[in-house]
Amino acid sequence: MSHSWGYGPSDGPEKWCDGFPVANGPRQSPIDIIPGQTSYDSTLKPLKLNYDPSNSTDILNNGHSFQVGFVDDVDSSTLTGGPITGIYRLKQFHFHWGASDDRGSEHTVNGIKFPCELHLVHWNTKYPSFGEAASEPDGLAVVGVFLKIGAANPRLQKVLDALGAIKSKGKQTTFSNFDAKTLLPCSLDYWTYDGSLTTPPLLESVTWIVLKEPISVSPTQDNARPTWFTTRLR
Ligand SMILES: NS(=O)(=O)NCC1=CS(=O)(=O)c2ccccc21
Ligand SMILES: [Zn+2]
Repeated sequence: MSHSWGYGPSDGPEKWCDGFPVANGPRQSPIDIIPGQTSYDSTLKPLKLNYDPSNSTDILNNGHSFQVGFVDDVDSSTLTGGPITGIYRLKQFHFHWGASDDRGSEHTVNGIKFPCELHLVHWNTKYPSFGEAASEPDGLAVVGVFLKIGAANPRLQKVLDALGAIKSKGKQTTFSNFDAKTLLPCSLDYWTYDGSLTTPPLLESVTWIVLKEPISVSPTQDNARPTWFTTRLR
């Protein structure tokens, strides 16, 4: 039986445990990152993100957000280094937007919400597929990037310009030759912890890698966020 979920009073995060008991598990995401309580781990390596722009395929309205998909049958768009071992392949990226620019991000820093958070989802190639990796404790690695209100972001604009073609759930359109690296900040310094998907099925299979430096989105661009997808009411 498929459990519908959303962000409203009857199907929102407080209700997800009804259909997804793992919501009460030991490594649920998102969390509040308190930099003063983090510890430096000298054994951690720098992040290596090597993305091939020709791997981007489409942009899809999945009903809860929109996601840009990538070819993931070869090791051409990968995440290595950082807290992970082995090679993880980029599967998709998506955003979490709020109903206003004072909220929207999943993770918070010292209790502060950002207007938006980008997630780049990668899966561990020690497993045969994304689907199988998603249920393994070391199966996924998601790079989180905060968006803060500031200068207009022309690289982000390329994504926003595509949203007009996918206004209803299930709609998708071609989105080729997009370089996901252009959405990353200058610094790849990060916080990392073992957590879960932040949306159902809330699988506890994610190594979270949250970048410390946000990227910018202008007020106009933030207001261009699509009202058609479920927005965080938090
Ligand atoms: N915000 S999040 O990245 O932790 N969860 C969204 C998500 C990323 S995904 O493609 O792994 C996936 C598969 C099935 C259900 C949700 C998801
Ligand atoms: Zn996400």
